[in-house]
Amino acid sequence: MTLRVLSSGLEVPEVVRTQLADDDVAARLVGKDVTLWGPEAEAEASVRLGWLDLPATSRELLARLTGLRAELAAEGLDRVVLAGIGGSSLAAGVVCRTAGVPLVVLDTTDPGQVAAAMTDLHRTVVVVSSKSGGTVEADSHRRAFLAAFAEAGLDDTQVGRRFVVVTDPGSPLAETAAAMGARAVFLADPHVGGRYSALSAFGLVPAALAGVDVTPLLDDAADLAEHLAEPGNAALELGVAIGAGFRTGRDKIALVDGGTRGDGTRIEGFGDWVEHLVAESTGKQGRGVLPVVLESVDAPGVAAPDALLAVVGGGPVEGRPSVGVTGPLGAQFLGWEYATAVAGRVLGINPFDQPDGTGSREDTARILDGGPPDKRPVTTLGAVRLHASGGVLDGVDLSQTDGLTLALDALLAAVPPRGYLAVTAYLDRQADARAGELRAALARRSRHAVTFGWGPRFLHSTGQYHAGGPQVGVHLQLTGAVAQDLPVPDRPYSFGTLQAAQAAGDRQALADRQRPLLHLHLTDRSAGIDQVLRAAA
Ligand SMILES: O=P(O)(O)OC[C@H]1O[C@H](O)[C@H](O)[C@@H](O)[C@@H]1O
Repeated sequence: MTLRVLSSGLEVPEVVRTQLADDDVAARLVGKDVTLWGPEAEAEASVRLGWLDLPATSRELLARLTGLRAELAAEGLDRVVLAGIGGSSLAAGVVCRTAGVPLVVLDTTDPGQVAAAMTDLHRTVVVVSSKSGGTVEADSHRRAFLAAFAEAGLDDTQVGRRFVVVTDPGSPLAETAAAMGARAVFLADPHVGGRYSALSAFGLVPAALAGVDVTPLLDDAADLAEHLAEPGNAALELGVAIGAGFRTGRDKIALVDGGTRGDGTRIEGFGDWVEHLVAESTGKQGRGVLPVVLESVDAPGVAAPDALLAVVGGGPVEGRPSVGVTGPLGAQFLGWEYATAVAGRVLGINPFDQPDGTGSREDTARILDGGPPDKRPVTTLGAVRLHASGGVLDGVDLSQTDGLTLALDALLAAVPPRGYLAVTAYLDRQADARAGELRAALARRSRHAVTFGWGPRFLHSTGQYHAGGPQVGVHLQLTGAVAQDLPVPDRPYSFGTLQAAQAAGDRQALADRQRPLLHLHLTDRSAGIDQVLRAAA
């Protein structure tokens, strides 16, 4: 079985298809023609098309991975923690969830969630995964685990052997790995960008060490790769659908999981991976396709007039502009990467750079150095402290008993036509999971797209679109009190201060771009989440 793309009710301007065919885009993409995205993208494209070769080149990893997995098993190391964020952990997370194999993905700075991952150390191996080798989240996790292993009584050599590193050649992490005596270092192809790296060492190493047989991923991707030069191939059709949606006013892609558990069609968590790929690849120069990950085919927002509905692992929905994408996971990864590159051409953007993603990180660094800005709350309602910028709460009487509902409605009212509300939560994805229910609750109150992202992960994903996409976003940020903080060893900050600085840096970046923002700080997380969910219901 390979990738199949069926569509329903889609308006495809003839020009989109004829231009792609006339320009021979399918064959030129497979031939790595770096001119496909215009002269300004050429330099980047010339070092970013290696993902097309991965179904073949990644095979050389397989024997080494089998050996390493056996070696770890023989030492009783059967619990894998993956410290990496964005493109360095999303794919492995999907592979493991789909296969039902446990993998602890650590892509947060929430002190509670990090602490909860630092258990069962006697059987834990940590995969530190970072393409640049300089990302603060992965580096902080590495430091925390180093200290924890040492505290558990392991000597330096034993500690080093609890780490496996995936990074690009010559990165600072490659050097650190050598210095700390990491058990294994996998150097990835530097001609593959993070969000196109699912079938590289980044996607495969953690999954294989956790116990997934990753060979079928490469087999299924290779089957699809054979057809990618053909006009009208399935992945090209997916790119056509995304590009046509954009050209016809559907500049959002509503992603739902349409597979059925147990029959092999269900791919768990794929929306989060596609979200990263599509948002960072297309959201720039004031345009882009906004991915909206939905809970189900019946979720609020599924019928939005400005969204193309994409059902992964199921058919399109009759009577609704939609596309159904079926096929095994390996083919899905490669197919969506190819489709995104094609959509980039239709949109007229460079799908391989992320020019705006660093703004909030620079603000974070400044805040870590100089301390957080002292902003007084507008008011405090129960366990929720309200802060606002961009005029969101002007003229709203918050002294009413339903003040929080009024504040949320004022925020929703600020969403412009064809705009969106982005809900982001710098909380513990496990312990505070209920915050995720806010997306559907708020989408029920709005005609507009509502997205949800966990901070800081989304900063490495939809953050690029928020900053570089069209000026139509309105933001709701949640932060929470830290019950028990955790130090980042040998750093002047803790996970709690890092998390708070990331949230503040994000607010600063949004304020700099005049994006309306409501910030709710939960002085008691559990009570605060209840209160916000009640207000949104
Ligand atoms: O793999 P790393 O270098 O640690 O990068 C992790 C993430 O960082 C940045 O935010 C990029 O925009 C992402 O595409 C990338 O996946």
